[in-house]
Amino acid sequence: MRPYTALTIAGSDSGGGAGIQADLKTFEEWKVYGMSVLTSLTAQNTTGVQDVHHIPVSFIEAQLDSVEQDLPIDVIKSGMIARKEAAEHIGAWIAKQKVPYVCDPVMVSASGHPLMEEETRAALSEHLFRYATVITPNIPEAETLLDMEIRTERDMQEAARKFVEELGAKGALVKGGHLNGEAVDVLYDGEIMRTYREDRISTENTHGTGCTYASAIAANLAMGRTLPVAVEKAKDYITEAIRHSFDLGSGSGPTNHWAHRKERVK
Ligand SMILES: Nc1ncnc2c1ncn2[C@@H]1O[C@H](COP(=O)(O)OP(=O)(O)OP(=O)(O)O)[C@@H](O)[C@H]1O
Ligand SMILES: Cc1ncc(CO)c(N)n1
Repeated sequence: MRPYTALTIAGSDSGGGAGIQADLKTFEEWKVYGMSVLTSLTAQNTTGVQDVHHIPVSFIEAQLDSVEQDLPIDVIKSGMIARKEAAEHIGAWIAKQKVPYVCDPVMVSASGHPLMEEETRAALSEHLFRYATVITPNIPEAETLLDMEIRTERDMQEAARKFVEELGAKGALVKGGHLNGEAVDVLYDGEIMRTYREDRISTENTHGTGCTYASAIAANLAMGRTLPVAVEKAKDYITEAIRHSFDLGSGSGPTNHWAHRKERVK
């Protein structure tokens, strides 16, 4: 018997709350075997990003080849891809893989540090979105990518539709963590518009929510669940992870990846 597997292509967060660390912790909670290809290393903690080192494209490719040549991949998830050349090469590699792909277009850390160079924005649309089963922008990312203002749920729906109809993604989940009121996300899969709604939890500890949510969606797709069901399960998971998030560090603390477990110990 082999386990379901997931590959994350993302950056490292030395503080352990976001990036590749959040992805692998999430895969583990869903009992999906996690693999990782690193794009950038960040010197980061709960207060911010202190330094960034980008991995050369040739070494990103070497990691992709190592995984591809030896291991089965049931789903791909991508996060921080800072540079245009990296986006081009990763896109060309993903095009050859015939598995679901979750693309989280990481642009800025929760602490406000840019994690993507400006010229990479167009490369994401051109080289990655078209292969994505779903892309998962938050509201500021959706506003930047589509050059539109998003203030209401109706705006979120319009944005999700544009990602699919104009930028070629198969599905788009626009996340409403940055709006006031309830925590509402909108999913458009090219046919049906769905809304996922939870009460907002009062906490500053939301470091890594986006990475964790996208990875939980990927883990559920790896198991063969449909996109709407994968998002429903992942939304429950991220809500519990935020509800029981950790007061670690002096900035925005990390989510609790094991909060969904019955025997939860904090
Ligand atoms: N305070 C909160 N209470 C409940 N749910 C929340 C809260 N903040 C965010 N969420 C939910 O968490 C998920 C991640 O959304 P968010 O918009 O925060 O992602 P993000 O901005 O990409 O995350 P990151 O901070 O890692 O960049 C969404 O389902 C969103 O609705
Ligand atoms: C490495 C990395 N990826 C993604 C995010 C977004 O939360 C972050 N803060 N750091």
